[in-house]
Amino acid sequence: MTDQAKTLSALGLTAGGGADPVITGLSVDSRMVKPGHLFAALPGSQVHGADFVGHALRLGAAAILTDRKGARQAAGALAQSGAALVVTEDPRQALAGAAALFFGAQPETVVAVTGTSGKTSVASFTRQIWDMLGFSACSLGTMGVQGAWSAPLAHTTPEPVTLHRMLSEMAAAGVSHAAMEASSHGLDQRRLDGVTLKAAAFTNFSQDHLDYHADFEAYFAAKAALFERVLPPDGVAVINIDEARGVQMRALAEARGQEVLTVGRAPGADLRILDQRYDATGQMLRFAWGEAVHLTRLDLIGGFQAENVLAAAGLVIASGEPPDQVFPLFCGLKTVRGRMELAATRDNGATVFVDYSHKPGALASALASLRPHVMGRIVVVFGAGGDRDRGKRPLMGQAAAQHADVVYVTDDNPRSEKPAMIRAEILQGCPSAIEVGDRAEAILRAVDTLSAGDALLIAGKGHETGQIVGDDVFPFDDREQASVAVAALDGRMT
Ligand SMILES: CC(=O)N[C@H]1[C@@H](OP(=O)(O)OP(=O)(O)OC[C@H]2O[C@@H](n3ccc(=O)[nH]c3=O)[C@H](O)[C@@H]2O)O[C@H](CO)[C@@H](O)[C@@H]1O[C@H](C)C(=O)N[C@@H](C)C(=O)N[C@H](CCC(=O)O)C(=O)O
Repeated sequence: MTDQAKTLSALGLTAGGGADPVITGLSVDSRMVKPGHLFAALPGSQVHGADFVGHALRLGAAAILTDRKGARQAAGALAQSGAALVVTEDPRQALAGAAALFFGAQPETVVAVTGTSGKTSVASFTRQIWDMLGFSACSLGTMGVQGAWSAPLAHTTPEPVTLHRMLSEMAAAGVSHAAMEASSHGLDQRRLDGVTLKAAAFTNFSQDHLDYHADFEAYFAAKAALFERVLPPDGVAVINIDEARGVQMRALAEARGQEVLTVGRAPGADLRILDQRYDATGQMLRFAWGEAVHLTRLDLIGGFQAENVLAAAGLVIASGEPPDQVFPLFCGLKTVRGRMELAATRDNGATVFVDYSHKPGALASALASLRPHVMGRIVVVFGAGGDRDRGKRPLMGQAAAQHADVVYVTDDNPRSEKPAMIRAEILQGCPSAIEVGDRAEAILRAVDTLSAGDALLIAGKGHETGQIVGDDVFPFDDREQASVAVAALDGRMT
């Protein structure tokens, strides 16, 4: 038996016929199965994992976990095998529980955040505050695992086997605190069901992912599962109550018996935004905690970031930290890499930001969020990827024309398409834009136009560091290009 090997029953699973083999690992993909593994044959969107039971058995699977349909489908393959068969109504939930027991450890404090937008920022701010308080902390989500322990992630919310392996490795490395993004896909597929949460946050709710969820209600129900199913009744729910959906979520949390900490602009919120004053690189935030009023600096662009900061503070307070130690740390918070990130400042004070927005709505809101920070003009440089959704190109053009004062259309990962064709499609939405194919030159020219009080947004790549042309990936970092352009134009040494 390896260190981690456990019997099937120790994983909370009961096989037909009383079989109780030793399990040496867990797999949701037959191609990853090793001798002694439990293979979870899950119903998928394309196929049923039961189609691959024969494959898993040939690779040495000791047990199969599936639903009734899967068991019927795999009956032939299973007949001669001698492998244990666990049949359950919800194999995804059983897998989540088994993964938690198999890996057996997680950081002492784990919190999660859901909502249509803001998850990445809230998880990052929560991790940063813990970090400043001296804890060994991580965040998990779209940006991978970051902090005291790091690793790339293929999914925002990893499937349970990967998730619990990582949580146990973090715990072994001394990580005491972790903040996770809970995607609606992850919640719907019960990827988080085995995690013990101390607190969970809800940011906001708008239309998204209707390609996956049947309708708006199903999408909301997936998010609500964080409070209705994953967070235990003794956990703390941190809820932004500015929208009706937040009020609805608060009622669900209260019905579950959870303590609720509310945030937002709404009167009565426990952590309440009173006032924001914007400047070129951030904002002054006045907020109330009960009767006490606090004033703090945030080096963050966008009014919505104050909501994210308060949600993160709510999670940290819910994890047991004194509010008066948490609030003074707000001024040290940094934006997520490549999200409205200040990349350079010209000698005349004009600012250059880099943002990951690469869809019409995201580009529009990035530009709109910048507006209150800018006394002068907003200049934008952006493009659209090749071999991807063509319909968005003119819409991105329209968003830029509507929200920026000067628009440069350039290349952004043209892949196998002719870059000039992509630019032409974008230009349909912003006919008076300036077209400069070479992205570095577009950035240089845009930086050159900046006067005092202006701001430039370079949109599309964010934290990414490559330009994909054909099958080649050329190194390209918008942040670096911004610094180089500013240094060259202002005569600074690089
Ligand atoms: C739409 C979706 O969420 N799909 C997830 C689902 O896969 P599926 O239902 O499509 O799988 P399938 O292809 O029908 O196959 C069924 C089963 O057979 C297995 N299989 C398949 C082939 C094989 O040779 N052997 C084998 O065992 C598969 O591993 C799977 O378990 O179950 C799989 C195993 O749990 C997940 O890996 C997979 O995530 C896919 C890869 C995915 O891309 N998901 C995205 C949409 C996602 O989860 N995104 C959210 C973020 C969303 C956001 O906020 O933007 C995320 O948390 O990352």
